[in-house]
Amino acid sequence: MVIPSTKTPSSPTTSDGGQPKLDKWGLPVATLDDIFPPLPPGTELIPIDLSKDSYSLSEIQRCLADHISIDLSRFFDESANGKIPNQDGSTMKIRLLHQSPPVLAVENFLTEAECQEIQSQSTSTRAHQVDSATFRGSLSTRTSTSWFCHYSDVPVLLAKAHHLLDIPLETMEEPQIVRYGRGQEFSWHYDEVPSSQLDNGGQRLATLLVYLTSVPENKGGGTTFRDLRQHQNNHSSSSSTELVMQPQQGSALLFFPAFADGRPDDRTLHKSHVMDWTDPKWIVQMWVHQYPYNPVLPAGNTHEAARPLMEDMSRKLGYS
Ligand SMILES: O=C(O)CCC(=O)C(=O)O
Ligand SMILES: [Fe+2]
Repeated sequence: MVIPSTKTPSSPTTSDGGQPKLDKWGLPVATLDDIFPPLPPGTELIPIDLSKDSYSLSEIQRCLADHISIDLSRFFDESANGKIPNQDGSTMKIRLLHQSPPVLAVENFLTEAECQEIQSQSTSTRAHQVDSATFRGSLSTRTSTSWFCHYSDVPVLLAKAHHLLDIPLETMEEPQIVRYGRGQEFSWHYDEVPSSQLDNGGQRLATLLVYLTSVPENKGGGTTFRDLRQHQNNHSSSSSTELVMQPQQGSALLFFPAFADGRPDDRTLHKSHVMDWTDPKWIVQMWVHQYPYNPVLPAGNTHEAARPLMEDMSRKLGYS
């Protein structure tokens, strides 16, 4: 499959084909289409098949082939249900949200107690708070608050990420907790690392985002993919909209900002919708890199300090 990169500079025009807007020096102002160009015609985009109730594990596994080589059957049965129950008796379930590029949801990835425990790390003096950080600060707007955590403070996240993805601890980026209050958002962006920063761990291959709280439908806060579609079947008609994952406490969203060889996959342009709800949206995120990654924040954060805690947690959860 050939997915051409779409990031070729173009001359700024309005998306409706009208005259470009000019800045105070009379120069054209870049538009969203210039910064995040539309995908070239013919780009492969395969939504899920509405006529199917669910996808089997083998089918899900096939969709992942260009991105990550994992054997999901270690811990999931052919119906994509987790083989090992969570501590509260619930079981994980993998649901395919989009075939190509693959986007997956894992229901019951964390229990309510695990979500609360991770969220509480934001109040720890060990976490490093950053307001509105983004790799592409000038292009995207982020109005949330993030906390970079010591790996050793979130062993359950590490154990479960390892359980699901079977990736080395060293390739995991610092776990980041994010809080969005009412009116806050993270506008369109790619999760890929800019080429100037690839010397630390190479490209980000996978985004694992776990919702620590729920946000009701139609109250914003959903993670939305510009170019991916989801279909709705109402009684007589069917329609399609942008693919949105509405935050559901304990559910994980898994997608792939780059192919296994490190080439960015521009089809995964996404955003966090503006929040229109009184209770904040909380998530925890972790990115998987191509190569071992050296943590930057908080000072003194190491994978090694977390390894025995992750292994203990894996035993406690019945994974090893
Ligand atoms: O909060 C979300 O739903 C998305 C967050 C995100 O895309 C990011 O932090 O890179
Ligand atoms: Fe993102």
